[in-house]
Amino acid sequence: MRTPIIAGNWKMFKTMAEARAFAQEAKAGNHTSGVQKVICAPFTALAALKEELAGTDIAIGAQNMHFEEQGAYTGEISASMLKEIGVEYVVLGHSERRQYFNETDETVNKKVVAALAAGLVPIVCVGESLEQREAGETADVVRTQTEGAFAGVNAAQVADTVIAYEPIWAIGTGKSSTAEDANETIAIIRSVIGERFGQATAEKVRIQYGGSVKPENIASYMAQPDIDGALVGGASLVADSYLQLVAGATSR
Ligand SMILES: O=C(CO)COP(=O)(O)O
Repeated sequence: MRTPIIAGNWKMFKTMAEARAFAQEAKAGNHTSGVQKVICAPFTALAALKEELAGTDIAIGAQNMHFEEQGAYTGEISASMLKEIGVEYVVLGHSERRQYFNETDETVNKKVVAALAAGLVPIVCVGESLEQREAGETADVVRTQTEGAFAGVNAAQVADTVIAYEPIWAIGTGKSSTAEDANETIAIIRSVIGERFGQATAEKVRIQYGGSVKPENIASYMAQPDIDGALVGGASLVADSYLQLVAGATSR
C-alpha cells in the first residue's frame, strides 16, 4: 500500500513573509494523517518555511537544483545547500523548466542522480504536450522521459522516488485530464518502471497526477488505482485549499 503524497508546487510565488503566513495557517489547520505533505517553495522562502513548519509533518521541497556539488555555476543551487536548510524533496524536470530553461532528459537524469546521492527525494515530472497527445505520442513521450530520468539509477533508489505525470496542456489551464485518462498514462509509466527496475519497484514508486488539481476534483483522481497523489500549482497557494487537497487524498 503506497502512502498518498500531496505536494504543492508554488512556482515563482510567495515572498518569505507570505510563506510564513501560509505556514502559520497550514499548521493551525493541519489535522489529516496518513498523507505525506510537501510544499515546494522558491529557494528564497525555504529557510523561513522550514522554521515555521518545524515540529509538523509538512516537509519542504525545492523546485530545481544543479547537478554539480559546487563550482563556478553562477546563479545555481546545489543539493547540499538544500539539505542544509532541511529540504527533503526536489521537483526535477518540470515542464516549465524543460520549456523555458533548456532542461533535457539528460540534465534531469544528472540531477536525479545528484539528488539521490545527497539524500533528497526527487519528484520527477513527465508529461506530453497537446500536439504530442493529439499525435498519439503520449505513451512514447512518457516512456522516453521516464527511462531518461532514471538512467543508471538502481531499483532501490527508484522505488523511493516520486514521479509526477503532468500533461502540459492541463497545467494552469483549468483543463484537467479526466481521472481515467490520467490513470491510464500513469499505469504506462508504472509499467515502464516495472520493465526496467522490476515489479517490486513499480509497486512501490509513487506516481502523482498534476494539472489543474483542485479540492473539488482531488477525490476523483485518488479513486484511481495507480494515482498516488497530486502535484498541485495554483490550488496549493492558499493554506485552506492545500489542506482540503490533503484531506481529499485520504479517500484512497
Ligand atoms: O504544474 C503544476 C504543478 O507542478 C500544475 O499546476 P496547476 O495545478 O496550477 O495546474
